[in-house]
Amino acid sequence: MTTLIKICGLSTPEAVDRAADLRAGMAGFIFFAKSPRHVAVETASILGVRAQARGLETVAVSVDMDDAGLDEIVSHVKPGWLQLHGAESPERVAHVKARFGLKVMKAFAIREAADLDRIAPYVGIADRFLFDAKPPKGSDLPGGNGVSFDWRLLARLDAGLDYMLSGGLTKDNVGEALEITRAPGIDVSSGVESAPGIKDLAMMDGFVRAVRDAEASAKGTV
Ligand SMILES: O=C(O)c1ccccc1N[C@@H]1O[C@H](COP(=O)(O)O)[C@@H](O)[C@H]1O
Repeated sequence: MTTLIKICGLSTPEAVDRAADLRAGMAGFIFFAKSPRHVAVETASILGVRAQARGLETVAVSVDMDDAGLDEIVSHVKPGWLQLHGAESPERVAHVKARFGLKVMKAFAIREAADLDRIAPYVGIADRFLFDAKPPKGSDLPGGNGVSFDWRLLARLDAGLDYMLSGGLTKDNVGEALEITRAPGIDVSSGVESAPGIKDLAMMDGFVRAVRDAEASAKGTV
């Protein structure tokens, strides 16, 4: 099976084009003012059209945003997905889905097994889950911190759960992450950056190659 790859925090046409050339699958745009990856809706709307024209699904990432903020993003950017990366309740996720008619990916911060217990009320509401590490102490960012969690914790997930693995993935560890989790999707941001918020095209190449190599080796074709 081909692993879905989301490259998140895109902010330039060059990075969008490279994600499309690499057939990543998903392009993520960050709407969180404190992030070095934050993009204005005007920029994201141009990049979003470009990404969709090249066959990428687009994801708007927000954190505990109200309806007015989401309205602005959805009307300008017209994303395929909304990624809710804050403490949104199941009721809030259901409301967002109904109001905007878009697919919703709900992010959860994982450090220990009990953190996975929190997903149960969202099953059947969120279209997809995203598992990220808890932010380190003192970080202003709920995601994009380049830190990983213990991937073995995901062994207790129900088979068939639609999710993406994220947090501190790089070309050097994504093969092991896939070997342990068999995650259907992989999400990367800081692991393909030369500096916070600056995507590096060669690092994007290396990351996608590492994912495809891991798939081939799981199939026994290398
Ligand atoms: O990347 C950010 O700045 C960000 C800000 C606010 C919410 C989510 C954010 N990023 C998400 O974090 C992971 C990627 O993390 P990493 O850098 O690869 O460790 C991904 O889900 C992004 O959507």
